[in-house]
This record gives sequence, structure tokens and C-alpha cells, in this order.
Amino acid sequence: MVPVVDNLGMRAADRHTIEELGLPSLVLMEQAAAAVNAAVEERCESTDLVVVLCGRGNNGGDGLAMARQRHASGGLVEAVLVADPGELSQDAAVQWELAGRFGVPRRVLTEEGLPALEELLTKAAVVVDALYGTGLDRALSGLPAQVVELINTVEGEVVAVDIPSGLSGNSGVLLGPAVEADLTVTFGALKWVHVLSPAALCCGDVVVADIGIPQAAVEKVASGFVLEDQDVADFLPHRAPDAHKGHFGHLLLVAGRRGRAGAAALAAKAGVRGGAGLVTVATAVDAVSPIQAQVPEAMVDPLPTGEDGSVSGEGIEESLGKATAVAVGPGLGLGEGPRRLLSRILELWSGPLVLDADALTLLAGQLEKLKGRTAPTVLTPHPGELARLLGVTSAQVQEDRPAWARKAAELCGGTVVLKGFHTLVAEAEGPLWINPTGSPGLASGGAGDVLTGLIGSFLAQGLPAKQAAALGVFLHGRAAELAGKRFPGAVPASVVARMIPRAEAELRELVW
Ligand SMILES: NC(=O)C1=CN([C@@H]2O[C@H](COP(=O)(O)OP(=O)(O)OC[C@H]3O[C@@H](n4cnc5c(N)ncnc54)[C@H](O)[C@@H]3O)[C@@H](O)[C@H]2O)[C@@H](O)CC1
Ligand SMILES: [K+]
Repeated sequence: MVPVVDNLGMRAADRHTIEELGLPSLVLMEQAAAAVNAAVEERCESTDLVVVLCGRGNNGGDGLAMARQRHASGGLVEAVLVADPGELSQDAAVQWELAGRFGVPRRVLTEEGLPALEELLTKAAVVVDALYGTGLDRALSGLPAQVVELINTVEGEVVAVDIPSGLSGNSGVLLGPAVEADLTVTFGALKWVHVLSPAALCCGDVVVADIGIPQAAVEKVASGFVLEDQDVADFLPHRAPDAHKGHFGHLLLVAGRRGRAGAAALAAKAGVRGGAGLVTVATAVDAVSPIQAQVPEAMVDPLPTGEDGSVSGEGIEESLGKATAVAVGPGLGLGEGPRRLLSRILELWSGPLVLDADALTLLAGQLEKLKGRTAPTVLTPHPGELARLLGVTSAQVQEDRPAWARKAAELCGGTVVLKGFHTLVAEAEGPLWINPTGSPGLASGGAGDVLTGLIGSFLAQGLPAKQAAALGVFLHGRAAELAGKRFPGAVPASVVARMIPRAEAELRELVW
């Protein structure tokens, strides 16, 4: 897993390395500069002009050191200080002084110098953005903001040092003007800005450079981890050669109504493909035949049905009796019948549970109803559903996805899967997990139903909640990526479901 830190965490790891372990900050800076210089050298010849824009803090110091290194090795470079030389941080002041002594071409930018800078930037093969890093604490304005606007018009490649200037290391929010980089070279660990949208989209490719901060120090302060193939491969349920279907559990999907059999069928397909030994769908009468026609592997239990074509709320006992995990929600409906049925399930069912779609809407504002559950409980909201659960707006959720996902997990005591770009898996305690797989093609009807069936399938097979959720979102995203090779636009959810075994096969190759 790849650790993700916030600004405070990074500062703590820096401080530990410098003050307790005694590695001088200028050594870290030199290593940071070398990593940026190496990335720049990969992108241009030594005869190509590189313009390095430097701010007043240590991010600017990194830039000045990088400019000196390039100049010393014979590369063409010019450093532009977007600050008063008298107000530089201690280490940046050292770098400014060194740049002077090494003869690095350098200038101090003033308002009047903007046209000349614009001219200089047109000649640059690479522009290095070393204006602000983790120390940025408000939106950019004035001269730095104007420089950022200029950087975003250049033809050359833009390499950001640590964080594209204008963005906060802690968040995915666009505070104001921000550099749009082709590459970001960050140090020691990923910051939240590199993984949360929309800010992450300003980072371009992201490289984490080792500058001497011990990995153990970083992991200690990490508030999130990006899942890697090997991590989730290790979660895959073991399939012994002498296994029979009884070993892989029985998933009960409570889903579908008249006109919404498709949602239940998609979840059931994913349940089967995820490896559950048996899958039963308990559904409204009118949905029975379509589900059976589409998913012959699944059993279907018809439930008492109301005039509106959705379940009327009774008769779930027998279906629950054979389940090892239950998933409720896709296509279920929002009327009194589905509401009664959900209450009944929460009352009777004490085993592993997934709640999605309509089940989440029916639970709006009542997350604490789940608090008493001791078995794995996974909620799979998109931002709108999470907002309704918490009584806030989707915009608020999107502004701080990690915090709201965590808040919901605290309120319900379960595992919250907040869907979207880089889906998050949150529990009340412990670091968040960030899913790197997926594609914009998943933004299509039915994709969520597939995910519900998949996570339910892994719960039925006995996985703990956080692992079932992580394996589900990872495989679901990978399946969509595979499907995207043939469906460049929206990927039909049934194709995502079809690709699950192929995605799983890739992961199984990593398991001994
Ligand atoms: N601490 C360390 O040991 C290391 C730090 N490194 C670099 O240092 C950076 C952090 O350095 P700093 O903490 O000095 O922070 P920055 O270089 O990001 O800048 C902080 C300065 O900018 C000012 N400022 C903040 N927001 C502003 C705004 N919107 N408009 C105008 N001025 C603003 C602050 O008051 C402060 O003076 C990292 O991103 C990284 O690039 C690296 O050299 C590696 C080692
Ligand atoms: K920067």
C-alpha cells in the first residue's frame, strides 16, 4: 500500500528526520532538487531552456537548488524568484545565495517584469513550478496568481515541485488559480492533493521521490493508503481444489421491483462472478422472471408484492434463513413496502450486510440505527447518497470526501465505501484506503449494482468488511478498465460484470 499524508503528517515526518535523526534539512532539499532535476533531464536536452519559478519558502528553495544543479552540470536554466530576496525562508535564502555564487542566471520578478517573463516562458522546453508547496495556506492572489496564469499558457512541459502551486496538500479542492502540471515530483509520500479530485487532475503524472525520509516515519503519520495489486490479491478468498459450493457462502440479494429487475440482475451476476457459492435474489413478483432469464445461476424467491410493483415488506424470514450475507437496495424502491422490509431485515438479520442505493436513501438521517450491529456492515453510497445520509449537500461531501466518509463510518460503526474518482473505504478507526482503479466509463447506470453484488459476494465468502469492500471496488474498477478497451465511452454495467473474472484472474497470478 502506498501511504498518503496530510501537510501536518508530512511536517512531522520531516521534523523527525531533521531534528531527531539529525539529517540536515539542506541535505533533504538537495535530494529533492536532484529528483526534480532527474525528471526534467528525462524531458529535455541540456541545451533546452528550463525556467524555474521559485517562491519564498522551502518549495522555492527546492527550485533554486534544482536550477543550480542543472547549471552546474552544463544545462541551460534560468531561475526566477517570485518573492523579495529579503523575505526568504532560511533554507531558500541559502539556495538563493548559492545560486548567485554558482553563477546561475537568475532574476527577481516584479509586476513590471511580467511581459519579459511571458517572453522567457515561450522559449522554455520545461517550466518548473517551485512557487508553493505544503506551506500554502490560502488561495493565491496578486503577482503569484498572475504567474500561475502565465504558466498555464506555456507550450513547454510543466513540472511541479511537490504540489502544483495554488493547491493545498490536504485537499482536492481548487482554492483559486492553480498550476496545471504535466508531472508532479513529490517527496517522501503522496499528499491527499495527489489523489483527490478535482485537484489531483492538476498534478499530471505523479512521482514519489525518496529523499531520505524513512518510510517507517511516513507510514506512522499516514492518514490513507492507496491500494496496490498485491494488497488486494492477498484478500482473494482461497479456492481449495477439493472445495464445494458450500464453502463459498450464500449471498441473498434483496433487490428489484416491477421495471427494476435489471438492477437486481446486475447485482446477482456480480454476486455469481465474485465467487459466492450460491446466490438468491428475494424480489417483487414481477421481477422474478426477468431475473431468472438473465441470471440462470441465481435462485429467485418471490416476496409478497404491493400494487405499486414493489415488495410489501413481509415474508423475508425464509430467505434470510439460508443466507451467509445479505445485500439490500438495488432497484428496491422507496415506498412503504421497501421501508418496512428494510426495517424487518435490520431487526432479524445479524450477519454480514451490504446496504446500497434505495436502502441508503431509506436510511437517510438514521445512520445510528446500524450502530448496534456487530457483523460486517458495508455501505456503498455515491456522494449524493452520503449527503442524504448525513443531512448535508453533495458539494460539501465532495469538498472533503475523506472527512465525510469517516464521519459516516463513525456514526454507523460500519465500513463506508464512498464511490467516485478514487473510491474511498473508511472505517471509524484506522487509515482510509484509496482505490486507484476505475475509469470514467463507470459513470453509467447499473455500475453501482454490480459493485453491491461483488462486495456481497466477498462478504458471503467470509471476508472481513474492509477487505471485502476493498477487493470489490478494486476488481470492479479493474473490470471497467478492461471493458474500456472496447467501450471507450460509457461501459455498460453488464460488460463490467462480465469482465470481473478476467480482472480476478490477473490478480490471482500474484498469489502464491
Ligand atoms: N521541510 C523539509 O525538510 C523539506 C521541505 N521541502 C519543501 O518545502 C516545501 C514546504 O516549504 P514551506 O513550509 O517553506 O512552504 P512553501 O514553500 O510552500 O511556502 C510557504 C511560504 O509561503 C507563504 N504563503 C502561503 N500561502 C501563500 C499564499 N497563498 N500567497 C502567498 N504566500 C503564501 C507562507 O507564509 C510561507 O512564507 C515542501 O512543499 C517541499 O517542496 C523539501 O525541501 C524537502 C524537505
Ligand atoms: K510547487
